[in-house]
Amino acid sequence: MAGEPVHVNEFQELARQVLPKMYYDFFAGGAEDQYTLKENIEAFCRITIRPRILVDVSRIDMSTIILGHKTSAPIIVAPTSSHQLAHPEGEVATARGAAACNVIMALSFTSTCTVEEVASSCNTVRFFQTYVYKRRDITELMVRRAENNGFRAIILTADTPRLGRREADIKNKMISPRLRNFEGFISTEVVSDKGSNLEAYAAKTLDPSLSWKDIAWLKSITKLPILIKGVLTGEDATKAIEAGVAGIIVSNHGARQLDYTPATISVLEEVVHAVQGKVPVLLDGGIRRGTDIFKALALGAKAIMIGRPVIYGLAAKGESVVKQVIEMLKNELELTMSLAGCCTVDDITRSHVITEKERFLCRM
Ligand SMILES: Cc1cc2nc3c(=O)[nH]c(=O)nc-3n(C[C@H](O)[C@H](O)[C@H](O)COP(=O)(O)O)c2cc1C
Ligand SMILES: CC(C)CC(=O)C(=O)O
Repeated sequence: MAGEPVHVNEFQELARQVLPKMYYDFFAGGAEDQYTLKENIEAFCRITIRPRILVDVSRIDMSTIILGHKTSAPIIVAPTSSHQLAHPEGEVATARGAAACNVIMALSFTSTCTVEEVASSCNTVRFFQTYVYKRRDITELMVRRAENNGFRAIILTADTPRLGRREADIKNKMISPRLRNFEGFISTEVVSDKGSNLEAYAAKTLDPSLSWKDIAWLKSITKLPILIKGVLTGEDATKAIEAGVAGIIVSNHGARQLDYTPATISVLEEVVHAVQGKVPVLLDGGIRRGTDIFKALALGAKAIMIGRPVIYGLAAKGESVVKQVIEMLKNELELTMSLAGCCTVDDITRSHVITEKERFLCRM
C-alpha cells in the first residue's frame, strides 16, 4: 500500500497481510453467500445527504449521552470475540484505544482477555455483551463479574441461538480460541475434525431455548440496564420495549448469522418508528465512513457501533491503530457535519438524508 492509510478500509488489507489465513477469514467473513455482508456496506451508498449551506460551523460538537454516559462521539466499539487472535494484547489494547478517544467499548462474552484484565486496563466506559449458555450459571457469573468490575450496561445478543454457517471457518477448521474467562468452569477445547471447532464449541454451549421470557430472568440477576442486540423488525422492537429493555441495537451480527437479512441501515427507520423514542436505538453493520454515521443518526440512531475496522486496526498494530481507526471516523463525522451544516448531533435530522425508497417514489 502506498503511504499511510487515509481511510479505515485500508487497515483490512494490512490485517490480511499480518494474520494467519484462518484468523483473517474468521474476522472478515460472513455467513453462507455473504449477501448481507455486501449489503451492509452497499446500502449506505444508496442513501444520499441533503446538506444545508451558510450555517456557522466554526464549532462542531459531536459529543452525546448514551444511557447517561457522556461520550466524545456517537461511536461505540462493538463487542467482537477473540481479540488475541488479532494481537497478543487483545481486548486490553482495544479498550485502551477506545479510552484514548473517549468512546464506549462493549466487551464480548467470548473475549480472550478476562473481564478483570480489561476493567483494570483503563477507565473507559464499558458495556458487557452476554450470550446465554445452556449452563446459565456461567452467564449469571459473567454478568455479575461485569457488574462488580464497573461495566455500565449489559448487551444481550439475541440473534445467536446457534452459530451461523461461516463457510471459510468450516474449510479452515477454525480453532476454538482460549477464553480465559471460563477457565475452571467450562472447557473451550472442542476437538472436531469435521469442520469449524468454533461452531462445535458454540453448539455445545449456546442455549437455543432462549426466549422473550428470559429477559425477566436476566433482569433478576443484574441491576444494570439491558440492551438487546440483533433486532431487525418493528415487531421485535415492540416486544423488546414490552420486556422492559433500556436500549435496542439494530444488528445482523455483521452478517455472520442469518444470511439474506436486510442491511441494518435499511431497517433502522422501521425499528425507530416502533420504538417511538421510548429507549435509545443503536445500529451496527457496515459502518466504514463518517458519512455512514451521519446517515444512521439522520435515520434515528442515537449512536453506531463498529466491529471489523477496530479488529483490523488492532491486528495491524495494536492499541495505537485502534485509536487511529476511531479517530479517522470521528474526523470524518466532524467534517461531514460541517459540510452538511450541522453543529451538534441533535442538528442531524431526518430531512438531511434521502433514502433509495424516497428517490424511487419521487420518480413515480
Ligand atoms: C470477528 C467478529 C466477532 C464477533 N463477535 C461477536 C460477539 O462475541 N458478540 C456479539 O454480540 N457480536 C459479535 N460480533 C458482531 C459485532 O458485534 C457487530 O454486530 C458487527 O461486527 C458489526 O458489523 P461490522 O463488522 O460491519 O462493523 C462479531 C463480529 C465479528 C466481525
Ligand atoms: C464464539 C462466537 C459465538 C463469537 C461470535 O459471536 C462471532 O464470531 O460472531
